[in-house]
Amino acid sequence: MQIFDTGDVQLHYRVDGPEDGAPVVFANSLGTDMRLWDPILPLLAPGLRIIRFDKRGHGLSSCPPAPYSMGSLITDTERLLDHLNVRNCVFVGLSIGGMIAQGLAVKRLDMIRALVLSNTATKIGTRDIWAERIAGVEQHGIESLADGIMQRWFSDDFRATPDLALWRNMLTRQPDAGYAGCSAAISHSDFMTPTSGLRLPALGIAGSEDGSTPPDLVREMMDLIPASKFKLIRRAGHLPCVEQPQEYADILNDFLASVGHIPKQKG
Ligand SMILES: O=C(O)CC1=CCC(=O)O1
Repeated sequence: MQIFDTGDVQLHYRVDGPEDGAPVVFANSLGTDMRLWDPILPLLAPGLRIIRFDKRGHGLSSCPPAPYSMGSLITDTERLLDHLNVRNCVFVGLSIGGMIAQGLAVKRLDMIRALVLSNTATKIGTRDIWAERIAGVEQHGIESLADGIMQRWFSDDFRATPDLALWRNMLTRQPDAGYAGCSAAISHSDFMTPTSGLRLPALGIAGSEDGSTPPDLVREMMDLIPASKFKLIRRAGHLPCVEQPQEYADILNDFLASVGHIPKQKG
């Protein structure tokens, strides 16, 4: 566990793996912290330099008052990766993390060799949806939104398991201001035009039961990037790295091999 002061916020981050390993950066979703990636990390190819962080207002990072702009979330990430001398990484972003990924790739292509855009879109939701969520969290707290969020995050089958409590607790322990702040950033973001200019290897991942960024929305975004790939994970909602970790990791390992980040997989 380490902390980096960007000048605006203190970001909690963690680096695993050898310092000279091929860098893979993970950016997680609204209402989750970096532990989102715990289920898949042991299943990834060995030797990678894995970088994770809690965006502002989440996890152990500091929590400035809401609202936040998408630009500030992108700049936070850029400063952290500059601090860690990251170049040519594969950047894996899920949901709002995927929006940060799109923005960072437009701004700093030198940092990013390839993109994985998981359960995300060029635009997520509408201004009205986000205004309602921000009002809900500001007036009644994140707990008041939690049941609806669990329905979008997870399939019916997963919601019937005891593990649901872990992820619900993760959500409800995020600061209200952090949730509202990032919701405002999403509300004002539309990456349609910048993302259509991206030219780099890219993979889209969708969950068949995703109530927030359904597969067609993810596919639509990937169609903007020539020669991109798309994978659909069945029996999973918005967080397929939690529900189907082996399949998610297999897809990532194949993609890492296809861009030369790890040796080609056998078989
Ligand atoms: O709808 C949700 O709660 C899921 C979500 C939307 C943006 C994000 O990062 O997560």
